[in-house]
Amino acid sequence: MKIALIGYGKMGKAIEAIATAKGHEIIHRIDVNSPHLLEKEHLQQADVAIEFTTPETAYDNILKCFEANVPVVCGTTGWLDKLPDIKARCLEKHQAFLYASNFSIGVNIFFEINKRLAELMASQTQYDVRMEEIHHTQKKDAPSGTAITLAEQILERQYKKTRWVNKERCKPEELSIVSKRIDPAPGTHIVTYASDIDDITITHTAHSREGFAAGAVVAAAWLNGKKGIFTMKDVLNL
Ligand SMILES: NC(=O)C1=CN([C@@H]2O[C@H](COP(=O)(O)OP(=O)(O)OC[C@H]3O[C@@H](n4cnc5c(N)ncnc54)[C@H](OP(=O)(O)O)[C@@H]3O)[C@@H](O)[C@H]2O)C=CC1
Ligand SMILES: O=C(O)C1=N[C@H](C(=O)O)C[C@H](O)C1
Repeated sequence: MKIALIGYGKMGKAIEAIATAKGHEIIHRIDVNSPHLLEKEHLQQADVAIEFTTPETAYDNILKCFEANVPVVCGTTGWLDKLPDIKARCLEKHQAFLYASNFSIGVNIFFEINKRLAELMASQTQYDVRMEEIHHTQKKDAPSGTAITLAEQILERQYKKTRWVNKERCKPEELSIVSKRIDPAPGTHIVTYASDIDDITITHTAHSREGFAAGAVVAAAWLNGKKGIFTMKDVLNL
C-alpha cells in the first residue's frame, strides 16, 4: 500500500516505522515545509492518506484528500466542531473517511467497557462520575479527543450529567474532566465513579505511541478501496 503521511511529527514518524515494517511504502512525508505535496497531482499517487497534524490544519488537509480522490484516515484531535461538515462533504463527493480520537485497540476496548459501566451506573445515583486525562506537555488540545469520546459515551447514558467541562470544580449536572500535562505521558485516561462507600475506577494507560500508530496503519489498509464514513468500531468489528 502506498501511503501519504500528512503530518510528520511524533505520530507521523511512529506510523512510518510500523507501516514500513509491515511492507507498506511511504510515498510522501508532508509537514509545514512541504505544502506543495498536498496538491492533487502528488496526493493522488497514494492509495491512502494518514493525517495526524494540528487542530487548525486537519480540516483543509482532509478536503485536499477528497479533491484528490484519496481515502483518508484522520487521527488529529481538537477540530471536532467541523466533523459534521467533513462527513457531509465526504458523502457528497463519494469519498472515504475514517476518524478515530484514538486508534489503539486497547482504548477501543476501553470505550466498550466505559459504555457498559455507564449503563450499569445510570441507576446507581449514589455515585458521582468524574474523569482525568494525562498527556505530554506538547499536546495542543485539552481535554484530549479520547476524553471527549469517553465523556460523550457517559453523557448518553448518565441522565444526571448534561455536559462535560474541562475543570475540577463544577456543578452537579456537569461531568468534570481534569487535564494534566506531564512528560513523557503518551496518554492516560481515568474514569471514576465515587460514592461515600466505595469508588469504581477504570484506567487505560498507553506505554508508548505504538498502539496508536499500529491501529492507524490497520485502519488505512482496511479503508483502502472502500467508500463512505467509518470509525475504528467498523475496523475492529466491536
Ligand atoms: N487518534 C489517535 O490515536 C491519536 C491522535 N493524536 C493526535 O494527532 C495529532 C498530531 O499529534 P503528534 O504527532 O503528537 O503532534 P506533532 O506536533 O508531533 O506533529 C504534528 C505534525 O504536523 C505537522 N503540520 C502542521 N501543520 C501542517 C500542515 N498544514 N500540513 C501538514 N503537516 C502539518 C507539524 O509540522 P511542524 O513540526 O513542522 O510544525 C508536525 O510535524 C494531534 O492532534 C494529537 O492529538 C496523537 C496520538 C494518537
Ligand atoms: O496528543 C496525543 O498525544 C494524543 N492524542 C489523542 C487524544 O487527544 O485523545 C490520543 C492519545 O491520547 C494521544
